[in-house]
Amino acid sequence: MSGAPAPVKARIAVLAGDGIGPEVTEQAVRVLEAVAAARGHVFTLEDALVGGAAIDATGSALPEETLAACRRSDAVLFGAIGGPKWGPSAKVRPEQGLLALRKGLGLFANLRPVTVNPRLAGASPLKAEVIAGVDLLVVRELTGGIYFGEKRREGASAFDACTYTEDEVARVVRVAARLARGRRRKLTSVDKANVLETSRLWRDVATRVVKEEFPEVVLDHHLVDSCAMQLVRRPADFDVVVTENMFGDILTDEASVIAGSIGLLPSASLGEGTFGLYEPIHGSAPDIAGRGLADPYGTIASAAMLLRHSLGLEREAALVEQAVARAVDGGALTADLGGSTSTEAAGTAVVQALESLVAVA
Ligand SMILES: NC(=O)c1ccc[n+]([C@@H]2O[C@H](COP(=O)([O-])OP(=O)(O)OC[C@H]3O[C@@H](n4cnc5c(N)ncnc54)[C@H](O)[C@@H]3O)[C@@H](O)[C@H]2O)c1
Ligand SMILES: CC(C)[C@H](C(=O)O)[C@@H](O)C(=O)O
Ligand SMILES: [Mg+2]
Repeated sequence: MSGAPAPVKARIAVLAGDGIGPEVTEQAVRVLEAVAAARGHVFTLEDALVGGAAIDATGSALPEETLAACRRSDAVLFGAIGGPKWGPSAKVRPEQGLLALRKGLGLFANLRPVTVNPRLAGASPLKAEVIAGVDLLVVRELTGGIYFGEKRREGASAFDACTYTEDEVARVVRVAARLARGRRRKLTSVDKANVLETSRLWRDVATRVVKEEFPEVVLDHHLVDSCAMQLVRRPADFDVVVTENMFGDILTDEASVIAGSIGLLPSASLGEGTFGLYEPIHGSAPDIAGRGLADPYGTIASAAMLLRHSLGLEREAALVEQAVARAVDGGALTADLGGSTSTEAAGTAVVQALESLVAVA
């Protein structure tokens, strides 16, 4: 690999979680190990419990030891948590572990890129000409909004408060605007300002931050309901989308249909520094867990984002992304993509593609 930086030493916490989490994480770890071996980097991987697996072992969805393991690492690779064993009415739920991790580590900006590999056009129910050339990035606010407001049940009523402060909005809009500046300079802020006060604040702050600090970025505002429709009607028109926590959660599951499968989409959860948590956007997929059917590409692409954002290894990140594209082009398609390749064989296809890319570089 000519022109690569000097070998890097890094510590990575690996939180595989539940359901297909361990299956897809195992493949991403293989890819990280192949990157390290090819370039002489030293990645020290430390496994830790989270979610349902942690509840079963310790009674907590985020044991102190796990948080400590993340804090002493440069980055976290995360699989998925949750499952029917720990249902929504359980006292301690796996999802609480993930939310506490995001909040506890200050990871307020969640980057969810959506691109289309033409080889997978058939995996999307959308027309090939609608999804051609899509390259969009959703920046989801991750530590505020209705997810983290006060919650309670009172007799026959339930209550979930949604709050945002100007500072919480401004910092995530800055992340999104900075990214837009390095891309096509188009930023779409998504809210529900026709109904919600938090959205009116969101719109005011987004307008001010972009006008004062990013004059070269063109900002437009969309209401979330119409944005959900436009996203599948004309996805290629979007560049960077910034939105609040719950809207971002929902819009990105929808956007995965553009790429062809939810199994393909990666994410990076970032705070102020280079530390980050990297996970596919999907969940623990209890319907296919334990059968070697899960698509590992979203988790492997999350590992590429880890190399880029937390370790500064842009070249290696690009190689992993190319290796995933090669594996797909070579026909290593899991069931969600219309093929019959197993999770492990898909991981092997990426590792082999990576090794051949490195050999010619
Ligand atoms: N970040 C996370 O850990 C995370 C994200 C979303 C949901 N969850 C949790 O996961 C559990 C299951 O949630 P759900 O079923 O609503 O959503 P899900 O994302 O787990 O699954 C939705 C559908 O997509 C399919 N799918 C998901 N990932 C796939 C992959 N890699 N390859 C192939 N197919 C894949 C599943 O088989 C399922 O049919 C819930 O407990 C939920 O809270 C966790
Ligand atoms: C599991 C759940 C708490 C989580 C979220 O809503 O943020 C998931 O859906 C995601 O997209 O990461
Ligand atoms: Mg989600």
